[in-house]
Amino acid sequence: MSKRPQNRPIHKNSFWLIRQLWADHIRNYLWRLVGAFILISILAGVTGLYPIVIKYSYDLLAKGEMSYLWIIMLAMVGVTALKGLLDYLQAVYTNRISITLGLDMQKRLYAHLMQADFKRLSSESPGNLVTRVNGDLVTVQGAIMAVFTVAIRDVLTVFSLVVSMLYLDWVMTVVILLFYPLAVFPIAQVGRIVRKYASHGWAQIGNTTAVLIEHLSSLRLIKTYRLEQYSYNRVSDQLERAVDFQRKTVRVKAALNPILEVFGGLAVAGVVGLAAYRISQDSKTVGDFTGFIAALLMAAQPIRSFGNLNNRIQEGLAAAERFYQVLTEKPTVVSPPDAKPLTLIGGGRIEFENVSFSYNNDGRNAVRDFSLTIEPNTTVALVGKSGAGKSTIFNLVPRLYDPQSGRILIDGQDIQQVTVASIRDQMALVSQDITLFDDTVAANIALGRLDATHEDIVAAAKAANAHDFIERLPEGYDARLGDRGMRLSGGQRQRVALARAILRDAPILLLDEATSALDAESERLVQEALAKFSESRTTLVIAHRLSTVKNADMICVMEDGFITEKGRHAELLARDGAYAQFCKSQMLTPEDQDYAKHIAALGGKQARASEESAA
Ligand SMILES: Nc1ncnc2c1ncn2[C@@H]1O[C@H](COP(=O)(O)OP(=O)(O)OP(=O)(O)O)[C@@H](O)[C@H]1O
Repeated sequence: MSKRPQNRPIHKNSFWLIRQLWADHIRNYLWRLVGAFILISILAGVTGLYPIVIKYSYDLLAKGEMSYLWIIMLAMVGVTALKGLLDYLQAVYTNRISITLGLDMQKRLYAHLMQADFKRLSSESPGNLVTRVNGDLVTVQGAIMAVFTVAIRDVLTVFSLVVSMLYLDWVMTVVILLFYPLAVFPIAQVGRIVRKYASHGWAQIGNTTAVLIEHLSSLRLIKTYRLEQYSYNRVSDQLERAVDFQRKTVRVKAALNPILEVFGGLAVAGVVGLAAYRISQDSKTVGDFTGFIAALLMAAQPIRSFGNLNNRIQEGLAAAERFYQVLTEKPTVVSPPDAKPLTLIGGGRIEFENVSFSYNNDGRNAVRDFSLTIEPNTTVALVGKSGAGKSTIFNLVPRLYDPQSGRILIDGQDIQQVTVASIRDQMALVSQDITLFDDTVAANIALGRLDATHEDIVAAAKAANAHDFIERLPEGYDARLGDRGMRLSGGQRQRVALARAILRDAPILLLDEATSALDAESERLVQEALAKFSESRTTLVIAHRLSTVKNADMICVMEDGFITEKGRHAELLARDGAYAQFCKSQMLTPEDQDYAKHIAALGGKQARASEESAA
């Protein structure tokens, strides 16, 4: 029995997310962070010196002591140059930390996705997954960077400026400090709204990416069916929806700056009034006032970005929540603890024992009470109408899914009791929808066995009748295949896929025959290579060709997830049941159609006689 999925979406609070990010990722950079902190502290300290230098310059100038002018000018240049250098160093250093940290998170997420259940992965579109790995994590990285540059640098800068202000005029400083915290309320409110929109926004960007990938990889259909306008409408609709969230976020975010600006204006106006009074009382100099105003103006920018920091953090937290949603999902198709690897003691006998499986666990079984034994080194052909459950059987053997009831055994070992890797190592799959990567021919074949030598690859290509056409490609085995193997013909793609399976040299072959007919020569080459290859293997084939079923050791007719008939071709034809019907209606390649007509003309009994005499 398969375990129930334990994947529930998480909605974690900010504290949980920050603590988790710290423990999982940020802490690994502790010493580098300390280095960044030291740099930033020096920078903030130097910034705080600036208003003091201004104060003394004004005081000296007010007293008319021009002989010190050059010292003042030198001090100014010195402070700004030092500030510039420190600014540069901390920017490079902190960016490096946040970029590397973002990279760690991207790798971790991708590695986790690679271990996730096939069911989980296929439940989300590739576009959404791309957004999770690329978009979300770039936002988290941006938020972490903002924490460095704003939360740490700007807070320290404001702190150091406040110290200067206290030195220059502590009364005015206290007034300002009492007034400014009022700005926290709009900041917090805006932050909450931004987080909500950011979370919806990222989900929508995922959908947009999904639609873009879908349409841009279907250009052949779009062009030939002249679906350009349809495609444009679908894509622009998705883009509009994504932008809608951006618009809402921008509207809320934009309100913050004017609010903070007004607070700043009120502060400066208050300071000017108070300073005028205190200068008139002779308790403060013009230098104090000028230095104070300079400090206040210098603090305005960091304080403003401090307000926006909350928005950046909320966006980052929304993305971090999506990150941890994936990371907290546990795969259910796993090797049990202490599982041993599968040992092929019997040559690869596959047994299905009363297997039932439903994709959505909703009682609608794609496979029902399915029992079948495939003897080692024999070929069993699965036939049946579309939706009968043939591909589902293929999904169950390598444990892409686990059945809800029943067992599958290989050489007497329950596949749920041995390691998942050892089951998959014993299998090669040739599916109808051939997967080729935009890499060289050799690299695509080598996916069958990653440590294969060039000689192994060539031998596999020869066995798949692919060597000759590969040699004729301009760069031979080093020729790149283009996106999804676009540079090859259908028959060539099939032979490259077959070479990959041959290279794997696994004792069990799962073969989903192509339904589309190839040209006669390609068909012959593929069939010939397959026949040779499957001779000494346990082969389960979803058959679409009469030649395949005729040569199979057993044919298994499926309907609605059940086996309705089992036997050899001649036997089943003679029975004149579901299989005979199927042969009449379903064998659709030109060769097969003739044969089907022949069968129809003969009728079941005559067919049996003819088959028996042929046998
Ligand atoms: N990923 C899935 N999620 C939900 N239901 C599915 C999924 N894949 C297949 N099904 C359903 O399971 C049933 C069996 O499908 P399956 O793909 O095994 O049929 P098949 O015999 O291989 O058909 P075909 O010859 O058309 O490929 C069908 O009713 C199908 O709708």
